[in-house]
Amino acid sequence: MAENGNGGEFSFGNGDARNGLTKIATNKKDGNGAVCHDDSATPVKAQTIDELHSLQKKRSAPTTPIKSSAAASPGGFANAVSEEERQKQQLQSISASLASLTRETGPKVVRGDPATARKAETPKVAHVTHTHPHFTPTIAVSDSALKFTHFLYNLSPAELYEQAIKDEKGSFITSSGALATLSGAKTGRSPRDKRVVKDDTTEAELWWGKGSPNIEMDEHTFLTNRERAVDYLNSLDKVFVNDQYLNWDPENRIKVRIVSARAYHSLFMHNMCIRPTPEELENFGTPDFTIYNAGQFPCNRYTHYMTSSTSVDLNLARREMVILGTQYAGEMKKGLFSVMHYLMPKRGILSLHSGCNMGKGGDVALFFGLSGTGKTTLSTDHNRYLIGDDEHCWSDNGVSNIEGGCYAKCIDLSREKEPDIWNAIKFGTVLENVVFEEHTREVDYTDKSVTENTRAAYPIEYIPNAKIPCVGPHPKNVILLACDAFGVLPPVSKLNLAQTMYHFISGYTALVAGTEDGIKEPKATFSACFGAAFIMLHPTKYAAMLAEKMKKHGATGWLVNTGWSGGSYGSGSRIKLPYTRKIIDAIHSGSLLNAEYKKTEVFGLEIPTEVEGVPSEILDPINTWADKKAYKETLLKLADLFKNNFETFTNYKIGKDNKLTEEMVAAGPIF
Ligand SMILES: Nc1ncnc2c1ncn2[C@@H]1O[C@H](COP(=O)(O)OP(=O)(O)O)[C@@H](O)[C@H]1O
Ligand SMILES: C=C(OP(=O)(O)O)C(=O)O
Ligand SMILES: [Ca+2]
Ligand SMILES: [Mn+2]
Repeated sequence: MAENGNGGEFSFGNGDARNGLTKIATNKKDGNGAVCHDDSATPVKAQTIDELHSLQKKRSAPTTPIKSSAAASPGGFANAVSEEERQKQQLQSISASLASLTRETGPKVVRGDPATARKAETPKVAHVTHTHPHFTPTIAVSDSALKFTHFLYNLSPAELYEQAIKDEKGSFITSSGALATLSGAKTGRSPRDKRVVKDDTTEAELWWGKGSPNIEMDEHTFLTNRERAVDYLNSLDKVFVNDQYLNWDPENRIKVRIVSARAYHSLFMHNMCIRPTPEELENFGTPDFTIYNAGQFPCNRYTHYMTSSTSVDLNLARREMVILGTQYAGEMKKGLFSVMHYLMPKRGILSLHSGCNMGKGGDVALFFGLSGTGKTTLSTDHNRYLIGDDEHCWSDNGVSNIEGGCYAKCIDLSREKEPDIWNAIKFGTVLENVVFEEHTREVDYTDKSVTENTRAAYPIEYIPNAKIPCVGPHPKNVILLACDAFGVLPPVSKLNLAQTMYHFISGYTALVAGTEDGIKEPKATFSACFGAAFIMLHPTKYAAMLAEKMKKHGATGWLVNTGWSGGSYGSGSRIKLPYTRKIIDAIHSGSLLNAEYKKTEVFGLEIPTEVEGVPSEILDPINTWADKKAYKETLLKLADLFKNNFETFTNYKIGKDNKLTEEMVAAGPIF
């Protein structure tokens, strides 16, 4: 024990402090300047603590000048409205979103946080009465009509952090400044719980039946779930409302509103959708599409069509989506993606489940692939401009990102291999379901305790070479990514158009654990258009559009295996990311287009004999397998899976005649 000469006790150095505090010398106001300099500031102009606090926050002025009358504006803004009128319209719009369809009156909606509402002020209240043709309200008054629901409108990331940390268990700030959150019991999407309203229009237009992601529900059941979600949201003290955009193509921009119960969901969508400027927000008006996210609340299993307590319901006629019983935030972004897969093809625009980037010379590449195949990882490339990581449109003007952010898998994330994603995990980023050290809040990206499907959602501008606005010219390369757990597909093959279509419609991968509920091990999957969970029309509709666009703009198709080499999952190992990056580099540079090729057995794929920076022996998978017989058997097994899967598509014709269909069937494995 250290001795300090005072019997082991601590003291203030001189004895007289033992019985009291040391004296602090204050300078007398009327003194003769005993201090050498004066660093005192003028005292705060506040009489009370509340006044002091009110000094801390300033309100920024409206970004566009308020025009009280059309005459007052020399520019002739005939429909300019006053700030007060705008606020009123906005309140009414949100009130209409939250109104019950059955009761004559719903709760009063009020802007702002109930916890900080100034009591003296009478809140501006909107109280919408709503009557729906299907229902005649029997009770005119209900307790819910007497209640206030506060809404927090397009809060900033800082405000959302505070809300999450205050109210949502499992919200923490990590050492790099990200907001760590928990998505609850569900840590992946629930495709079996997705329902789409079947009415006369959608019955005729959408893809139904075997292989389709669209499981039907009727309008009445949708309204039952909608009412359940709205009632739940209105039962809360406060809800979050986000008004944002989808699609960077200004001609095809969609206005979306997301009503949710959690700050986590609001921040996620803030990051993932396109963020309006303050000016755009002031003139937002009525949304084109609304999501009601009541994910903490289950659906009622006595409701028709419900097979679990989770339900994700899409009603295209009402332009609404309802989420019950899952808090996985990915449902919202992918739900809106489904909507785009319906709306865009109607306008002759192809919606794509792909990443997209552009070289310094303007060459654009698309990266198709199912979850976990590398769209986000490979489109985020330090040498190229990032247009987007997951959802795009290809129109006559070129490509555009649908989203305003990226959603990266973080399992085993490393600073060395993926520096841009690593650095994007900072203040503002939502980190889902990761594990961190209790004291330092240092994230352990290898930890799968909560789930394999750990995720980071960040605004696209967090990637240093993001291309803003996120649009580009027509693609030059179309890269199909497959994570082949069987380890028999070559690391890279050049495809002709028929092969590109064959593999696009097949949409093969080994689904990597976790993103879809209930999958724990990689397993071979076929998902049409590399995203069957999100398409709304028959796969051949999208395939025909892709073929037409690729032909017209002279794009080359490639199949890249980002999965196993040297054996199947369990005995081989995943192709090293640096090798895949070298292969992608050679595609971008054009050097692979002119390489020497040979054709593989069974799948008939053209494979290069050399790629710069990649050991040549791995380019033909047979070389990497010690057991050649096992290789051949596995190859035939996979070919058989492809063949069985494709049978349902052989009867559909692509485009005007049967030519491409015939070529396409012939482009599959032959054995
Ligand atoms: N050879 C490889 N190519 C691409 N990704 C790889 C490779 N090897 C490992 N990975 C990992 O696989 C995951 C791919 O996920 P991600 O890019 O988010 O897929 P997607 O965006 O298609 O869902 C990342 O965690 C990445 O680090
Ligand atoms: C968010 C998802 O997309 P991805 O894994 O393709 O990034 C998902 O499929 O749930
Ligand atoms: Ca995806
Ligand atoms: Mn992704």
